[in-house]
Amino acid sequence: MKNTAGTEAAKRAAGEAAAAEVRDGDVVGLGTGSTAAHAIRDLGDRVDDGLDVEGVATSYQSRALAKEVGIPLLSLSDVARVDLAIDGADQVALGANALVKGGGAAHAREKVVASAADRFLVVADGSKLAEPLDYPVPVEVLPDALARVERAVRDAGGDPELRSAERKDGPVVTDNGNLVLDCDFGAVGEARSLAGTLSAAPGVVEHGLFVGMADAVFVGDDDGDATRRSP
Ligand SMILES: O=C[C@H](O)[C@H](O)[C@H](O)COP(=O)(O)O
Repeated sequence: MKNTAGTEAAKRAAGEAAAAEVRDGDVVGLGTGSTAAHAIRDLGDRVDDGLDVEGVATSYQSRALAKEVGIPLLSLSDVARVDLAIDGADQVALGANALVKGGGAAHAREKVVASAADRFLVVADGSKLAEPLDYPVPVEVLPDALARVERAVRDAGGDPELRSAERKDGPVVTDNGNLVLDCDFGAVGEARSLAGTLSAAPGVVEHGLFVGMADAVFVGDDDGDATRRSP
């Protein structure tokens, strides 16, 4: 379930401010979504001007965009470490350094890349800030474990809803061939604890709570300015 509230000006400001942190020789994690796309396009422009970087894509979408704008790519399966990763979020709680991600169902690979990054830079428009988090948490699920994981989510106090595809009958199938449950927990007071509970449920491939991972959050506004915030 996508959080689509922010304006393009705010997203662009955040994406480009984070992209400005990339230096010659860096290996860069390329996030997914409309905000990270601004960072990828900006990096593409700088590659045209001679910047020497390699990208690691977090989804089909970010790989396609990186190829389109000329960023050389490494395969995620070959990469254990990246210098920095730039990615969006559906909601950000700065005080708890907690994010909800996965509105585009890319959070499993995004978490692998963010965890491999020396610095994880989050890009978001101001509408994404919330204390506490209350956005439904995407949970990627092995198809055969769907009923079991739905029960685990309910036991944890959540209300799971199988994500439906648009322009296709039936559910969303992730880039990894799995299903997604959007799980409404209401206000999430203890994001770290909920993250642990979800991770421990057999059949959960990955969930969209990113706790304690962000090193900086670039928040864009409608005037086209961005502020660097420390979570
Ligand atoms: O699965 C998708 C990702 O986690 C995105 O980074 C997240 O949904 C934010 O996307 P957007 O910048 O388009 O709001």
